[in-house]
Amino acid sequence: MSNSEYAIELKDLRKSFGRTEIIRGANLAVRAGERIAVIGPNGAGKSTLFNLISGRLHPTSGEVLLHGERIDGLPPYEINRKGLSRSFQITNIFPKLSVFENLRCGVLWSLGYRYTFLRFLSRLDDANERTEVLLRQVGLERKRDVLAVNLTYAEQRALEIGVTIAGGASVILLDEPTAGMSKTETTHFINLIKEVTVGKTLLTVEHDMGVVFGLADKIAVVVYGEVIAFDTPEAVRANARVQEAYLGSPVAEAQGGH
Ligand SMILES: Nc1ncnc2c1ncn2[C@@H]1O[C@H](COP(=O)(O)OP(=O)(O)OP(=O)(O)O)[C@@H](O)[C@H]1O
Repeated sequence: MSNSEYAIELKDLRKSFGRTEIIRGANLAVRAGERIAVIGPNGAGKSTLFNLISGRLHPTSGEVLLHGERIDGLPPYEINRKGLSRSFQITNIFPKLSVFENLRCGVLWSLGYRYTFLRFLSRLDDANERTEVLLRQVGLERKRDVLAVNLTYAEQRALEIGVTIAGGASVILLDEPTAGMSKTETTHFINLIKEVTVGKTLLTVEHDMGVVFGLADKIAVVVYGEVIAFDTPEAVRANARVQEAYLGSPVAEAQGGH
């Protein structure tokens, strides 16, 4: 890892599908430890940006840097090993494994690549301890031996966050972490995310403005494949370009609210 002050940097990032340019020169510099929400109208390119950062897609041109090191062009598992973890929603949970086993898999995956097999074996106790800590962090101690498939939706999302942070990544990407949750569950979940990402860099794609303003230190507004604003929630609300892009939309409505 370099000593760059930025956890994530996007430099003139571009991505075309066929002849259509979807990401059109996106620039962003996220400092280590910041919590960022990426917002923007439907089809603006938010998911594509996340796919470019996590290695699922490779850019047509431009650069993605993780702690100052270029990662564009690398496959997702290598980017993961360099300390960036992305939630893939329910799909990264094994339904027929218990909560404890799911979390332990996440922990073992990170140990597996850092240690030789013999050292790995000697680390199994560490893995169990780390898994116990994770169980408490995501509030699932009482569900420890329940199969993931039998959890409630909100509990599955909590487990998903646990698996995402299990490897100790310093940069966490979450795609609409509270989608489908009730208001009470959402409030609880925002607090959970805040707690488990203390000291980490967090990027979320989010549509729910309550979540955005509850969670983010800064907001990146993506419109038409570009980051048109990147600032504190207050400054973004007051930004004329953002208001124009969002006229009559949740950002405008959220001005009086959250
Ligand atoms: N693999 C692909 N091939 C072709 N077009 C794609 C592909 N992935 C995304 N697109 C197009 O890129 C544009 C941006 O999509 P993207 O999913 O990144 O937007 P978004 O901001 O995440 O939207 P939403 O808020 O609706 O999820 C859309 O027009 C979409 O149809």
